[in-house]
Amino acid sequence: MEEGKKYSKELDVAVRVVHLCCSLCRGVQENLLSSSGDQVISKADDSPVTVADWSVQAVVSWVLAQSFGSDNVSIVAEEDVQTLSRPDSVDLLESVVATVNGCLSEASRYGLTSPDKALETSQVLEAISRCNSTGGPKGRHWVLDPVDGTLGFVRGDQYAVALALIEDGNVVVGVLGCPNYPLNKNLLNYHHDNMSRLSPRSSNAWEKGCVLYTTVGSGKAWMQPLVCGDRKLEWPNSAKLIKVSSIDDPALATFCEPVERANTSHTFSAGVANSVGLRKQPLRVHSMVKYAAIARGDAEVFMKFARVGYKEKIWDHAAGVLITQEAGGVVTDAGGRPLDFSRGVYLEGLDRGIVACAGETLHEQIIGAVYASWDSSNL
Ligand SMILES: Nc1ncnc2c1ncn2[C@@H]1O[C@H](COP(=O)(O)OS(=O)(=O)O)[C@@H](OP(=O)(O)O)[C@H]1O
Ligand SMILES: [Mg+2]
Ligand SMILES: [Mg+2]
Ligand SMILES: [Mg+2]
Repeated sequence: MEEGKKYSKELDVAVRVVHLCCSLCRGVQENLLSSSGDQVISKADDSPVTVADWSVQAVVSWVLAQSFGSDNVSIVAEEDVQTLSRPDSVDLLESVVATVNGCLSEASRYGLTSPDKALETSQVLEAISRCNSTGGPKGRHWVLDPVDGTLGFVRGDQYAVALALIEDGNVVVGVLGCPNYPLNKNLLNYHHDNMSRLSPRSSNAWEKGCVLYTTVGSGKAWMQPLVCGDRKLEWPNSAKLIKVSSIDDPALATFCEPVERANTSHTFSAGVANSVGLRKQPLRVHSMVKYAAIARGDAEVFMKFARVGYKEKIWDHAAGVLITQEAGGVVTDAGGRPLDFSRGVYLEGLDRGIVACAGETLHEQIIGAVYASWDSSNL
């Protein structure tokens, strides 16, 4: 069977549920930005989590179980129910349940089925905690980052909903929802606050949001505008092919990296950039939107070098990597080897960092520069 056809049902459901969840996130983000309440919760590692992270996880889990049967679905995802189940989290849990039910009641607009009646709290908790698979080298595992770049999300900035399917250790389907990706790529590095100063909400500058998707071996990646308001998802009619940039001259290339110093070494990346002749200011963007920028041809290089001891998780990369590769890009670790999605929750064996490029030429130069400058760095 042709690869693309092989995963057609999985892709269909994944694209629909990501659209649905992008709409959920938009609602929660608007609410978050317009209220001053303490709606951002800190996890044990001090990273933020919100009603949107848990709600998206519940919705995706519920829809996948409905579509493929709960016994057949293995999901590896970021969130668990520990915080939500605490006695002092009653209000939080209530808002998750309300958000999930509000979202699922809209499912038919996306060609999905709503539950017969609103889900009970216990069903929502069950849907979230069912996503506790640890993946591995055999069989099919869905991989979900319900909100990637939660920090960007709470800042009113870039974030992504990322869903992928791994089969026998390889990523075979990738779907990336980017609700704040601006139509005008020059606005990618504008923070929300600047954006509202820049133009009135009604102008074109505010047009934003897309869902990117692909299947392995197709050699094609697609983009759809986000469905919002009362519109219905017309799929696949409204999709456009995307392709990486053809720029291979570092002097003309743009590189992107995480916003926070805690997540990558800006200094090391700046050294690499300088030694290959990248001249432009780095584009610092939250979330897997960085992969989207490479896949859409809006930037040419993405580098991330986390601190020693940090282990990258598969849900932070799976969807973005496949979409970038099928759009014509190259993604490896800093040693030039492919990322290994077959070894559980973490990208085990990752050599130092991640390098994603629009093409081979840039990629070889970056890998060479990492090799040359690593020993003199303090990483
Ligand atoms: N210490 C450390 N080092 C490296 N990476 C880390 C670290 N801690 C967390 N994470 C993961 O980074 C994800 C967010 O990545 P971003 O590229 O969006 O970072 S940034 O906000 O732009 O700085 C973030 O994903 P989300 O939790 O989904 O937002 C984390 O999985
Ligand atoms: Mg993430
Ligand atoms: Mg996340
Ligand atoms: Mg997180």
